[in-house]
Amino acid sequence: MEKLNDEQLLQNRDALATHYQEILGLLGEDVNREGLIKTPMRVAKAMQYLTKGYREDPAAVLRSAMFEEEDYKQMVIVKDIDFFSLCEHHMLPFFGKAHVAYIPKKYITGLSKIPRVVDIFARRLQIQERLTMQIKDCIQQTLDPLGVMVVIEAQHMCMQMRGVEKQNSLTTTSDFTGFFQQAKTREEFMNLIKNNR
Ligand SMILES: Nc1nc2c(ncn2[C@@H]2O[C@H](COP(=O)(O)OP(=O)(O)OP(=O)(O)O)[C@@H](O)[C@H]2O)c(=O)[nH]1
Ligand SMILES: [Zn+2]
Repeated sequence: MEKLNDEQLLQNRDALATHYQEILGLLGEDVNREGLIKTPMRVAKAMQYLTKGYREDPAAVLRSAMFEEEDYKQMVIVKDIDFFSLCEHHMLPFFGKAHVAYIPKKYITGLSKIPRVVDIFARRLQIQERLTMQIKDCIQQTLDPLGVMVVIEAQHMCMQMRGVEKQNSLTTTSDFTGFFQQAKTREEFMNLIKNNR
C-alpha cells in the first residue's frame, strides 16, 4: 500500500469526515444535533489512528534495536501482548492477546520491539490468520532466527455484537517456522504461555 504523506493524510481526514457525516444521515441520524457536530471528524481521526499500521514499517522497527548475540540459543518469549485490530469483513474490532517466541541464531531484538510489530500489523484491516502469519514472517525475515512461533487468541465483535452472537467464543490461531516444526518445541512454548502467570 502506498505511503501517505502528512498533507495527504489531512486531506483524507477531511474527506473521511465528509463521508462519515453522510453515513450518519443515512443511518437516520440528525447530523446537526449538538452531540453529533464533531462526530464525523472524531470518527475520521479514530479510523486513521486504527489503520496507522499501513504507514509504519515493522521490519525497520525490529532492525532499530537488533543486536548480535551468538551465545543465547534458547527460546525468547514475549507473551500476553494485548492488541486491538479491525476485521476486514465488517470493520468491527477483534482483540485479544498475542504470544510470540523465537529462538535466536545470530541476532536478538529489543524486547519492546515485538509488541510494536504486533501493533503495526494489528492497526490495519485484518483477519486473524493473516495477522498471525505477518508477525511470524516479519520476525523470520528480519532476525533470521532458528525458529519463530506466534499464537493469537482473540474475541471478534462481529461474532459477539451481531451475526452469530456468541459472546464467549475465543478464536485461536498459530503459525511457526524452523525449530517450532518439532512438536516438542511447540509444546514447550505452549506450556510456558499457559503457566507461570
Ligand atoms: N477466518 C476469519 N474469518 C473472520 C475473521 N473475522 C471475521 N470473520 C468471518 O468472516 C465471515 C464473513 O462471512 P459472510 O457470510 O460474508 O458475512 P456475514 O453475512 O456478515 O456473516 P455472519 O458473520 O455469519 O453473519 C464471517 O464468518 C465472520 O465470522 C477472521 O479474522 N478470520
Ligand atoms: Zn468481522
